[in-house]
Amino acid sequence: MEIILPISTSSFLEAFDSRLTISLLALLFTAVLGFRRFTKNPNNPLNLPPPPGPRGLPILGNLLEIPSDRYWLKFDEWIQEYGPIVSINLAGKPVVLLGTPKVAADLFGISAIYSDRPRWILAHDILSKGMHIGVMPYGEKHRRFRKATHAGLGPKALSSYHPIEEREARIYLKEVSNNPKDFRNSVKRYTAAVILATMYGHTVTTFDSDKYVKSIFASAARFAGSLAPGEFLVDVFPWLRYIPSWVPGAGWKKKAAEWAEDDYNLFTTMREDARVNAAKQTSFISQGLGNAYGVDDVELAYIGGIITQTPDTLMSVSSGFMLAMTRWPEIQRKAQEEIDRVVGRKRFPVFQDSVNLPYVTAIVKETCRWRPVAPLSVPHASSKDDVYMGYFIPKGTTVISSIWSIHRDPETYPNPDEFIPERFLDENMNEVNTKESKAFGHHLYGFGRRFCPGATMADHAIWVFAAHVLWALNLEREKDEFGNDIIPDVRPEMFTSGGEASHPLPFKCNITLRPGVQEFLDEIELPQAGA
Ligand code: HEM
Repeated sequence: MEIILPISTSSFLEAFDSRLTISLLALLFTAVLGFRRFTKNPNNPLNLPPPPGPRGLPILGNLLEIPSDRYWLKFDEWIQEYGPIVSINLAGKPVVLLGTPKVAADLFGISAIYSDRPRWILAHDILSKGMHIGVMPYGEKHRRFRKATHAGLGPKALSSYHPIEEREARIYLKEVSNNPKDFRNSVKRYTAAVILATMYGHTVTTFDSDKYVKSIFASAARFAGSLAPGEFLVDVFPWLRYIPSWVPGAGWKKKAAEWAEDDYNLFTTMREDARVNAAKQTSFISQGLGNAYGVDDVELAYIGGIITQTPDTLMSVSSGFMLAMTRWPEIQRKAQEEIDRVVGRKRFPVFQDSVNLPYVTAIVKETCRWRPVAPLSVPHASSKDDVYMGYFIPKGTTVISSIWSIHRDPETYPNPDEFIPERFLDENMNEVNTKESKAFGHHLYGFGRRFCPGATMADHAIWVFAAHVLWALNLEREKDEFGNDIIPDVRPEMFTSGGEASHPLPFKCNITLRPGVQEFLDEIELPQAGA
């Protein structure tokens, strides 16, 4: 699913400037109430302190200290300064940051207290008509939606998706060999094609010509944007939703209604396509029609539609992998040697090879850890007052697992800026995982009862992509005018920040085919429109 960005200070302030004085009063009111929740709470008779954190201003709290770009880096600074659990105050909203695998697993993994979500009026109530599983409150409806989602993501379903992932990875190779400079759009096509084929039985043509690909990326971007409360004041002052759209400043209502309608039309049209496609290829959605998963057909359309918002995250991990392989050619060579030894040069790799390719698997894990595409995951919210490590955390607190910091915890992941697949392997090439992350080895897919239900599918799709790239392509650095390698810049600043999943900014990469690959690609037919 899309990655949630909790605040955007600059846009918050721009929007704020343009509003009426009443906004200021409401902010003051919210701030006072919110702050009281942290300090004077009758359920906190011992007057336990909140977790430590930066002091902030009287009303705005720490809001102005948060940069509009890559604010996970600021959160990380606070975690380094105050410890693994930090509290901040965003204009009266209590927010807790979790900075190590242990505290995140302790809070999110054990009880259900932290399984709720903050209230997103625009994203939840308006845009997705209360049917976005990723932002809905924890409760009966969420459980029903989650059960339905799992129906399409169990082991049997996942193994039926492997041939689709393999087919699409080979189409990616063919596309890239025809047009290496456009490798980024080809990665997008790969991820969208996997999701649309498995979820709807829809075969994607090209990135530019397919009838759905651009729409699903656009829908995902709109949804992610709607989650930044600074963009839409209604999430700060819920009563604004009752202001008629003709009132100056309430134009967002019309826009939001149009977006909601566009999503409804897109999701129901794709669902109907799945019904038709089922004659040739059954899919997760076609099998769930008629209440087969315990959700009605409109709910099913939303479950499918929300899953189609995930190619952005898959694309981001896959692009990060391409960047890392270009930056560290010696790691690329080592993985190619493993693949050539195990798979050979007479066939493409398949997912079943993964058990015999531990180094490739370790590269996928390290890609997810090194530059997490969801640096702040998706915020959780507490549904009860709680005490942890002697700190009081009131009900309704937004709790953010700072994956950026968690993936840099020096005890678990030493030298975090280095790309070291070996950290997930012992000397016999057996997998080494951490107590908290189990088989994944990292925390990109979240924690506890809101853990990403698509994690294994995503992991397999990325693995298949990586194995095909390593088997078929050489990713080389471009040369400067003097013939020297241009070493890709991989600092955190070279990754996007904003509503979308964080991925590398455009980088130079010279893609060539490895020996003997062309004849395999000659056999592959690119899908045609209407196929
Ligand atoms: C690299 C790809 C992906 C990443 C990085 C990712 C990451 C995440 C994260 C961080 C969460 C929130 C976890 C939490 O709150 O603790 C989440 C939730 C979710 N993800 Fe993914 N995801 C990916 C792919 C997928 C795929 C392929 C699917 C479906 C096939 C999927 C379906 C969902 C759903 C339905 C939720 C909402 C769960 C809930 O709130 O109960 N995701 N994902």
